[in-house]
Amino acid sequence: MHVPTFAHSYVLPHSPIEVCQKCSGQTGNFTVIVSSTATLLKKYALYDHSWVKITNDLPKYVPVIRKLWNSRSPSVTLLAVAPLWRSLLHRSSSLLLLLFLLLLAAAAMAAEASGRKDATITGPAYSTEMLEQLVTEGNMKKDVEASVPAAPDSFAIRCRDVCRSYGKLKVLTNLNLTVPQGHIYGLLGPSGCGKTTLLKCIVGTLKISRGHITVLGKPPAFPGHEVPGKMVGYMPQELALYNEFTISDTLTFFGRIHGLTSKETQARMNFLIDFLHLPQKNSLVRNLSGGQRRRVSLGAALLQNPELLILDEPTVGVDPVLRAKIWQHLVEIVKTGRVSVIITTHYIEEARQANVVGLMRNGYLLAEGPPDAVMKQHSATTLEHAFLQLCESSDQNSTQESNSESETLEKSQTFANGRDESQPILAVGPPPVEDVPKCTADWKTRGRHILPKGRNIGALVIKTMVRMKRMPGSLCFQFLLPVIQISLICLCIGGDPKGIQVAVVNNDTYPPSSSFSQSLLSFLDNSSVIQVPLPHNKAFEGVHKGEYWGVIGFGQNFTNYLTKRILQRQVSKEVIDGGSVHVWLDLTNRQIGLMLQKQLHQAFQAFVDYKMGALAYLAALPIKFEEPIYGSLDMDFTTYVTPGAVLSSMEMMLAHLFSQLFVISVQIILMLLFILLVFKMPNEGSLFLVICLIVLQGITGISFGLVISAGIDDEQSANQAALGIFYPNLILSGIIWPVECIPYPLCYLSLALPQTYASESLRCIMYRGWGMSEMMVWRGFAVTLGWNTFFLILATVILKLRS
Ligand SMILES: Nc1ncnc2c1ncn2[C@@H]1O[C@H](COP(=O)(O)OP(=O)(O)OP(=O)(O)O)[C@@H](O)[C@H]1O
Repeated sequence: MHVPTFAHSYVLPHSPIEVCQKCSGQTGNFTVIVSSTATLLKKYALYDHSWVKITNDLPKYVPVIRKLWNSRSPSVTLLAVAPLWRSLLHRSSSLLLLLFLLLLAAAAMAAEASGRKDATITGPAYSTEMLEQLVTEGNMKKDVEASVPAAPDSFAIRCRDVCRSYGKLKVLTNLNLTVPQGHIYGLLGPSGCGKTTLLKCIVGTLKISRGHITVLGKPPAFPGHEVPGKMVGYMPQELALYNEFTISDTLTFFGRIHGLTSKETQARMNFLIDFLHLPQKNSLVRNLSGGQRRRVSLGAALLQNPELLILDEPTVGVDPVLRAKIWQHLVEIVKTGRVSVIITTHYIEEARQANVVGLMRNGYLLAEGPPDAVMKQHSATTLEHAFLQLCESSDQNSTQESNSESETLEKSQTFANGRDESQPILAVGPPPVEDVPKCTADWKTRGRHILPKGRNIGALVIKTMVRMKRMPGSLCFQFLLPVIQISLICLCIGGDPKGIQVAVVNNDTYPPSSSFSQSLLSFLDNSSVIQVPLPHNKAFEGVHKGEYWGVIGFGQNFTNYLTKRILQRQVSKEVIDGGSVHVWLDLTNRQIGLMLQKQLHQAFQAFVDYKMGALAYLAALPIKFEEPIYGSLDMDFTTYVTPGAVLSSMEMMLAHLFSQLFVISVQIILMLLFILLVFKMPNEGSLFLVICLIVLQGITGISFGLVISAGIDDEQSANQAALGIFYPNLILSGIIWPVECIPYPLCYLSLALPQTYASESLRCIMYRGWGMSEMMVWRGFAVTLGWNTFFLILATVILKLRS
């Protein structure tokens, strides 16, 4: 059988009939190429100036070709038919491209992973909560009026009756602590007694449930107060450094956050690298040892020469020589009287170098005073021994208290001698001040406090860029993931099923060469429908066994009766029935069933066109689908699903990336290039509106990610929650299947989701060419903006409640 090649293409003025006659009976895919003016092509719902349609169903395009032909337009220049390989080439080029992208992303990830082989994974950067605190300068606590003591200058930190719980677990109980100005305060206590919790409350990243704290004259996170901020250097216990940063990047980042000039940062960096025995400043954090990382973290706390140093176990994993050096440094810096230090350590004896020690247990202070005085009080030769005695007497008292049934719970927390446990045995510094004046901030200070600082935003953007540069694999993956998703959707979803086996029972007695049944069957798309000629019984048996998707049956007199139906004005019911094609389908798979019905209708239409030529209208159905007002008759499922899928993949991708507008931009550009140029999705409307809506939806994803990360600490649970919400959202948003099919009352839930109106709006812009004056368009924008605001507020509220 002769399959036409491009060299044997059929160029107008061959009539379409002639072309179809030549092609009829030939198998394989064809490419139809029609070139015409844009207006003419648009009239026939063809979008490009030089229109290329890959089809295995050439007769389907006969009406279009005929109309072009009949228009006698001189601009209709070419109609060509090319064989299968061309269409395969087109489709496989998309596949190859996709494969290439996947390989590229995988290779980049692999390269990055191998580079990271030896690295241990540390937490997610500079204590997230601390960083947020730095950026917003204490947005968590906006008590505009707070109690502060009368003489704030004489002490650096003062805690009075501080309580803090995690749910039902009471961690700090009526705790009183005073760090005198220009002193080192060693906070000692067993693991889990609440030291870190107390330090977090002091620095302002945790809110206290009761009592009050004063740090450098004002409550932490008070508007305009640089705690947390430049005034305080905090080294958290759980090291929070970016693995992808070098030592230099890390210190530069904190220098920017604290507003140091690059010269100042450089000078401090050189000193700290030397002082803390750090390796080369261009060493990556991920390649440092645990001890080295602790020292980098300590360096970051010391960087801006803060007035208050809050160090949570800075000497863990540090060799004795360096430990001594660190203590010596601390002793020296407090000598000026300007700097105060609060330090926790498990090495109790090293705390003898502190000016004051606080011995903490079960959330309150057992004792507070100069180390020598504490030891003297308990006739102990070491601080550790003194601490041991204090613990023992505290335990004895607790036992006595619990044995006494008449004591209330509150009283059970007091020593036998009647002393309140929350009051330290020894006290230093000023006596407790009960009279606490109000501390206020004017509206300007409050405004400045609420607004994020440009300097901090700049530092965070640079940080993001540096991290991206150091993680080319995941950056590449981020860029490509939406493209890969959209490509997979375009390639794998919405296409017609191929190779569907159908049994054909042809009892037509006419010779095959001239029978109508054979001619009609020849118009069936051979790549989608594989015809298996069978006798009646075997055909139905095959369908029952699941071998075939249906039976196409022709009666004995099919050609005769159909001819009568065409030629005679009045025919009997028997003629109508005998001249009909009978089809029994297995409709268990709706898509396959619908495709078979569509193929049969198209084959019949092509057959009528072929047999009756200009008189084909006589055999047309009394229902006529005109040229669509929007979209095209040819619009497939992929075209429907793409706008929603664009939003959805964006949402999934950008869930946790707040500061990655650059990534969003690249993703959008790549995705639009793919959907418009590679997959040729039509866009009738404004590209600007399309981009705006996708960006806004990206921000919805970001803010939704913020809600999840604000509510869930554990990364795995957060991912599970995101996935758990993603799929119901995908199903209910009308992205895959129209909202109109969703039953009551789920349809109302669907309308309330962030993507339902947005994807409808995107479809209206892209396929109907509508603008913002249309309600269906602006509604998508309005709903998206509403959701963005809601998510951002919700994330803030959750953070506040959890702090
Ligand atoms: N985010 C949290 N949620 C619930 N409980 C917490 C949380 N953080 C700490 N805790 C609990 O609070 C108590 C005090 O913890 P904290 O980290 O303050 O102790 P610590 O004295 O610093 O201990 P260590 O010396 O081992 O670091 C512990 O029982 C701990 O399990």
